[in-house]
Amino acid sequence: MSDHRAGRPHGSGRPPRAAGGPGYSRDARSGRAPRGGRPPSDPARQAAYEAIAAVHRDDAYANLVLADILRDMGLSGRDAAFATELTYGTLRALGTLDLIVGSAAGRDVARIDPPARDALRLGAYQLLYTRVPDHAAVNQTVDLVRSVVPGAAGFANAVMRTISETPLDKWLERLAPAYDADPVGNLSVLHNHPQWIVRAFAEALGGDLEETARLLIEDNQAPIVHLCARPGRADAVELADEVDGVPGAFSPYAVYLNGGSPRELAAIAEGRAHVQDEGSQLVAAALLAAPIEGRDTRWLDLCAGPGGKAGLLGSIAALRNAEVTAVEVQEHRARLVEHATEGMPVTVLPMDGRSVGRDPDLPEESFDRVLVDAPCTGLGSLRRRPESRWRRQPSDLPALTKLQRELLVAALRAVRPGGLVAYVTCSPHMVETQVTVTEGSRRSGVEVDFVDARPLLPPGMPGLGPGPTVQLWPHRHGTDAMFLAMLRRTA
Ligand SMILES: C[S@@+](CC[C@H](N)C(=O)[O-])C[C@H]1O[C@@H](n2cnc3c(N)ncnc32)[C@H](O)[C@@H]1O
Repeated sequence: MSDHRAGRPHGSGRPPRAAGGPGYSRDARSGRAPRGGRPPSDPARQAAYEAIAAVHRDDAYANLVLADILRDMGLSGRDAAFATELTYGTLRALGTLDLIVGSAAGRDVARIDPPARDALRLGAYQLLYTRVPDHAAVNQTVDLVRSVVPGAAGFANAVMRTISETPLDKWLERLAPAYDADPVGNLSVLHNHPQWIVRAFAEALGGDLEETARLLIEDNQAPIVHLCARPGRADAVELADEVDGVPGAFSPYAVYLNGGSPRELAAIAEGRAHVQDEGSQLVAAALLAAPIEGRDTRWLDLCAGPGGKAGLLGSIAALRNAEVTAVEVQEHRARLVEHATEGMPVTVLPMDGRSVGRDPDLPEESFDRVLVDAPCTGLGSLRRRPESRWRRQPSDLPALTKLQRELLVAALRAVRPGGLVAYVTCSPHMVETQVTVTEGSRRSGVEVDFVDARPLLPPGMPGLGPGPTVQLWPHRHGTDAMFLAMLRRTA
């Protein structure tokens, strides 16, 4: 079974299936059959409830746990789509839903029994953010609560009825601080992002709160799936025809899918393409677009798992007679890189990227181009991970930025004089981007120059800012918020 839990590589963490019964015959808290007599809500809602409960109870990743639940319950088509919308929508809107549920319950949500709390969040989402009729949202939620916390059915009924008496805009008016008095607090409630993230985005956008609001709105949309047509194996225009998609706006390798599951595509099964955000394609290709003097055959990907960028670098390496060394510290992710780069001139090293100079496979001053796609908060890809905005905390930053600096220092040691390092994050947080690059290069003791990254992206790309670094944005470019700094080692 696949791994659903954040930071825990093995085991699903979900309660075991009750023998012989359908998916909704379980108690979501204990794994036992429901204590109430009536069958709980319909399968799509039950699947959504179980996914939401697993995310909060077990630190599960919503996309992984939901896929397993849908498969276990045999849900597909409209039921699966509804369950997905309910799960992702509820998890995304969690902070605002909690304010509303708490207000309607007359107590902080922290004081509501967790299974009932998750059911009420799901119910409130249906009432306020979907076209589900009120009576259906109320009845189904009460049934669901009765099945997991039988004594709380009356309470759930009262809370749901109170929520249903007021439309969303009035709830927001009542609960959000006034924009003039507290713009960050207001945007946080209106657009379902924690305040510290709103603040970080606003800072990266130069304090422009109107643009920040546009970003927050975009972050709440489900992103379309992007494919990367692997150079030498596929052509983006032909691939777009084949999969009934559209060639990307910027990356020469990108294809936008019009829906459907990428897993079923022959191009993916045959290794001609992989799923990859267009922004990720652009920053990886930028590393290879920068001119370099002398040898240009030894490339290093220092943080390679699960292998999206290594797959693109490896395809281009095959065309340019270069070789890629791909480093990944987590064994199971290193195996994913091996799979993603099959048949390419890529050597995967399951080791710590900070061992440059201490391991014979990673000698100093030996690579021509180095990519550091650093582990980060992932604040630039919140569209894809609905739960992550509420799970991430500012206290995650110190450990991550320390690791980012150390990996950047390792990259600067690994690159030869005249060679290039691309420092990349899928976060626009200034502490992970500008501060890490400035501090990391200063502490490395290696002499470097910033290379203007803007000309390394396709001509005509709008909104790239004043340089030399580049910050991509969902609301400007339709990509994840990828950051790119290009550094050339001078001595
Ligand atoms: C942002 S992800 C890289 C994504 C990847 N480049 C891609 O395009 O698929 C960062 C990766 O760095 C790995 N990592 C974390 N610490 C590391 C270290 N000290 N050395 C090497 N890899 C590390 C993480 O396990 C994670 O797989």
